[in-house]
Amino acid sequence: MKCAVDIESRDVEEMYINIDPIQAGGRLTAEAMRAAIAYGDGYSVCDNCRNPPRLDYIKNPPIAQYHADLAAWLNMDTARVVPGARRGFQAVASTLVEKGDPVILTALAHYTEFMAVEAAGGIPREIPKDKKNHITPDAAAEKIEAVIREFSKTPPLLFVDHVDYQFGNVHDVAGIAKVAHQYDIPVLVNGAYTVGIMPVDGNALGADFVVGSGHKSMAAPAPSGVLATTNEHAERVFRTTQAKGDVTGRTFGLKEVEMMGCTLMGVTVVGMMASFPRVRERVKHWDTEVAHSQAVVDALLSIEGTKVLSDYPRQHTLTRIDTRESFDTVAQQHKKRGFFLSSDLKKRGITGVIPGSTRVWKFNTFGLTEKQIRHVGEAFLGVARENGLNII
Ligand SMILES: Cc1ncc(COP(=O)(O)O)c(C=O)c1O
Repeated sequence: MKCAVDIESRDVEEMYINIDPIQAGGRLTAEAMRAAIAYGDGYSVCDNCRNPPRLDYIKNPPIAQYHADLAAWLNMDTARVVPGARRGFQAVASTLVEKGDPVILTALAHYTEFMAVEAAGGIPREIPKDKKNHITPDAAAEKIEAVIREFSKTPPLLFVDHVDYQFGNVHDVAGIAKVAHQYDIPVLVNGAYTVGIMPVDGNALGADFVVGSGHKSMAAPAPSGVLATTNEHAERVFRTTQAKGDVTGRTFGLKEVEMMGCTLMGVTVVGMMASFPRVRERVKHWDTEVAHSQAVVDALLSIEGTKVLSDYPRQHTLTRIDTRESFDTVAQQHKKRGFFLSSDLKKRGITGVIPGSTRVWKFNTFGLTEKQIRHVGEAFLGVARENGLNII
């Protein structure tokens, strides 16, 4: 039975401290684990789907309330759960972008934003990053002007990542949104690395749309996410179907076109919901998370030759590090080559560093306890010492 799922081998959570850059905020809570078992059947949340027959109206389990809570929590007017942040991008782009329209995103945009633009027939144009790997309001203004000159029309949408996936830097979204709004360009804030791990106030950011990822940052099963918007845009993006069968005359009531009628069912939506109380609580402790991140970065920086490529001091738990002049010098001589680092870390109970990477790589300390943070810092130092690197 080649395709049997070996549950025992999925031991990452039990056995190791996981510092994988993309998994940290998505790890399930015990509540989500239990909910996933109870609601494993695909249509399990649909038992009480009555009138109107749509996911976001279901009262038991309290999916309707969850939608209202999500919108309030993000300080937006309305929200829908979606199958991943990318499907949120897609719903917005498919609504606002016409074929041939330029769409602004950034040099640090995630590839899924490009996919959403392309699917809608738009033409992506990137705001460049500055020397410090930031997207600035000035650069946004320059790019908007250039794009208007190039296309003789105003872009219908601008994407900006609240925190980017490459450096884990926090960008001046409010400043960028202010510029975009001067040109009447709606702004979609990609909160894949913020919604669910740090406080996000969509209104204060000037967001027209806030998109989050359940499996990346809301302790939820994949694929899940959230799309929140304002009253100004909700009617368009969450428009209901006008479709009619020409033979049968059937119509489809209140089903929302961009949501394909209904979005998350079963495990994904109840998993998100089950984790929500903890997620709502944990974002209040963001300062501690940042301090933890800083402690590990400082431990790494005390290994001679190591550089941090992300903002320093750290403002986020995702960090890009350059160890070409430290761990990689070991790798050149080591019999395991670049695999020595992940292998030595694993012996110390740490997983998530991509096997083979000793040059430029990323890690994420989100969700670790004080004790685990100390252990991770000491483990890096221990590996360095054992392999003859200097501690400064
Ligand atoms: C910055 C960023 N945006 C968007 C996405 C897409 O999120 P999702 O997998 O929820 O569609 C990811 C993750 O893959 C990401 O890192």
